[in-house]
Amino acid sequence: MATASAASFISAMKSGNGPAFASPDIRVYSASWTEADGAKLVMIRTAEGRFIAAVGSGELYDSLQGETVEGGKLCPLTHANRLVLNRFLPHTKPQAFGTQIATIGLGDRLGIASPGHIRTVRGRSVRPILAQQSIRELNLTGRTYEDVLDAACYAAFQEGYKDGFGADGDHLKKAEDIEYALRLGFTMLTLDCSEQIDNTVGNLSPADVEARYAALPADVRSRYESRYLGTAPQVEGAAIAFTREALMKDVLIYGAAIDFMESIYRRYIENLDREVDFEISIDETMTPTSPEAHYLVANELHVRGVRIFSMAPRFCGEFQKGIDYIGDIAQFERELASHAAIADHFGYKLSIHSGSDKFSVFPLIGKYTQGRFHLKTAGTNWLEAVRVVAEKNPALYRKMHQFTLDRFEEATAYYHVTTDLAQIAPIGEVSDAQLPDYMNENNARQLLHITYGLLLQAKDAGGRKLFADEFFATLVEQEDHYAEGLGKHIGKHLDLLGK
Ligand SMILES: O=C(O)[C@@H](O)[C@H](O)[C@H](O)C(=O)CO
Repeated sequence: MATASAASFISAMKSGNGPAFASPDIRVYSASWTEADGAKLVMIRTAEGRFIAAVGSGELYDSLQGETVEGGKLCPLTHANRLVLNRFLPHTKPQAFGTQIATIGLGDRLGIASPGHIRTVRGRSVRPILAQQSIRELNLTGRTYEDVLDAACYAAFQEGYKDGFGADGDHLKKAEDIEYALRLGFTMLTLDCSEQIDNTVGNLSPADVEARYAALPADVRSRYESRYLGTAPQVEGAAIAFTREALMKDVLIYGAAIDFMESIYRRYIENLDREVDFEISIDETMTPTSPEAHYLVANELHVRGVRIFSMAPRFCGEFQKGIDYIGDIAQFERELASHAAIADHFGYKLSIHSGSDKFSVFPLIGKYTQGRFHLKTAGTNWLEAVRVVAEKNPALYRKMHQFTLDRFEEATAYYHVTTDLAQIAPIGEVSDAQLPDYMNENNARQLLHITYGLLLQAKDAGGRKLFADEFFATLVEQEDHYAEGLGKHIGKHLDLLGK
């Protein structure tokens, strides 16, 4: 039931030329003001939540579903209404970007981060992939890809963002998940090949490698040997040289994954009637991707006519969740130079997964990719929401913190981290004012980072959400503070990347 203020607002809309009406209990997102197809639309927030206030006539107005108020409509942010906006307002639909502009994946596990992400990237030479979630994240948060896309599209409308945003079906391994994301209009697909990469090869003896390789069909072996053992690959800026031993290992490690990439491309991408940015992910595996292995995968895809938008190698060292790079930065730089040169040689972008918080290597990534990269973040945006709770609702934070300590081991099944719980200050010894400092300490960051699903889904014996309802209420109440926090944090990422 619309409030009296909402009714007054809609009345004022009918006579005014913009969201002039002010009311203490209505928030007006003025940037959303839109006049199209005979209708005037603007997003508002009342005590009942966010709505699109609509007046006027025409197919757009008639198609929006909502409560009739003072001759206008108060339309909830439903999936159906989002599809109506998509039909009439192109800037509310996701798009593909191709390989020439830097993009940043801004995974939003809560469905409320995109307005802050838009305010962060607006005016920068980078485009946001606002709708980015992996199937793992959907399973852990209980959300759907419809939810993820709805949240991103409504954020573009709310912020009046017209520079374009993307939608990435992230870490997809199964045909049905690829079909699901494509059916919904996702504009980027990240194919996760980790299950086709054979990590056991690295532990084989030379004799066993030889035997496994010799067991491959003769035409396969001769094809690889003629392509990679004859003359050294000529890639400007990349130091690549195959030995027979390295080639045999890489063929055994990546051969099935390359065939998998090609099969998915043939089945789902090659004949699509629209542009989709196809990303290859070989990062979530124990085997670091050498420059030679990267070249092998890239060249095989090239020879087979598989066109990709980006590739995510498993860099040397560790790209763990929510914390800075761990490893030998000099070695990382040497190999990054080759990885970036290989990507440039084949005309796609280097993708940096678990890209959150890798501040020590961002300048190198910006330098060697010449500003054409795809950086993927997600958990760090969740941690900025947790930071808001620590700052504004300490009692809730304390309950969440203790819950994550009790359930941490369970969460390590989903993410590789080297968190040392003993290093985390006991919550009972930390004052309310100091609680946000947990978000600046690596072990606490990873504790809260990977337990997001357990926290958001936790219920008491009566089936009531233990934390989620109060968590979201706090974030809604502090929406601008959250957006500012994202602006600072993701802004630091982009500044160091030169964007
Ligand atoms: O948590 C996930 O499953 C995703 O956010 C995944 O980690 C993503 O591909 C990524 O690298 C975010 O930094």
